[in-house]
Amino acid sequence: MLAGGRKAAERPLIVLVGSSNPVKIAAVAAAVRACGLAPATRPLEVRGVPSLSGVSDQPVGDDETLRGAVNRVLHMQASHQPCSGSSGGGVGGGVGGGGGVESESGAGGPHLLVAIEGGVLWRPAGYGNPGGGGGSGSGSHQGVGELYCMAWCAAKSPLSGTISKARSAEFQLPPALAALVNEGLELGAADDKVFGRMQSGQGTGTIGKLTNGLITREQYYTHAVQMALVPFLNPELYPGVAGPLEP
Ligand SMILES: O=P(O)(O)OP(=O)(O)OP(=O)(O)OC[C@H]1O[C@@H](n2cnc3c(O)ncnc32)[C@H](O)[C@@H]1O
Repeated sequence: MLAGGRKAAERPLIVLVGSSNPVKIAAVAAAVRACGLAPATRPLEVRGVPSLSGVSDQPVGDDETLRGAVNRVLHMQASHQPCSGSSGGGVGGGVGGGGGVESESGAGGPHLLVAIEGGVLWRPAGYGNPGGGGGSGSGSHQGVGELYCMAWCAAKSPLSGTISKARSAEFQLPPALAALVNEGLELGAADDKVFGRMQSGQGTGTIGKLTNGLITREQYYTHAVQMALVPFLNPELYPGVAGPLEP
C-alpha cells in the first residue's frame, strides 16, 4: 500500500515529457502503454512540461542530440519532486531547479521523466556505397555529403538510477532539405518551406511526408521511446539504471 492509501495499480502512472510538442507527448504515451509499463487497467497521466535542452535549436550529430535529450531529463529532475511517498529530492546537474509540480489528478509527483531530441547527422557523400565516402563520418562533415535525420530519447526514474538512452533509426533527408539545414534552418522550417506546410514537426513530420504517411513522426519516436524503456521493463537486468518507479 502506498501513501494516500491506494495501491500502485490504482494510482495513475505519471510521466513527464520534456516538451510541449504534442507529437512527442503522444509518442511517449503510446510507448508506455504498448510496452506494458502502464498496464491497460492502470490510469496513465502523460504531461508535457518545460525543459531546457541546453543545445542548439537544431542539434547536429549524435553527441549534441543525445546531450539535448539528457539535459531535458536533468532539467525536469531538478524541477519536479518525485512521486509521493518518496523522501528523495531532485539530483544535481540540471539547469534551474525549484519546487515540485503536482500531477493534474493530484496523485503526486512523476514516476518517470522522458525526453526526445530530434537531430540531424552529416555523413560523407556516397556513404556505404562501393567507392563512396568511408566510415560513418558521424557529424564530422558538416555541410558536406548526405544529411540524415534521427533522434535520441532519454528516460529516468526521478527516484534513483542513471539515465537510459536509446536512439531512433535514421533516414536520409532529401538534398533540398539538406541544403536549407546547411544554411541554418531548423529541419522543421526547412520541411515547411520545401513542402509548403506549417509546423510539420508537430504533425506527421518529415518522415510522414517522405513515407506517404506510412511512418509518422509520432510512430518514429514511439519506437525510440520503447527502446529507452527497456531497462524499466527488465530492472533486474539493468541494476543501477532503471531505478524503482514506485517508492
Ligand atoms: O518543442 P520541442 O520539444 O523542442 O520539439 P521540436 O520538434 O521543436 O524540436 P527538436 O529539438 O526535437 O527538433 C529539432 C528540430 O528538428 C525538427 N524536426 C525533427 N524531426 C522532424 C520531423 O520528422 N519533421 C519535421 N521537423 C522535424 C523540429 O521541428 C525542430 O525544428
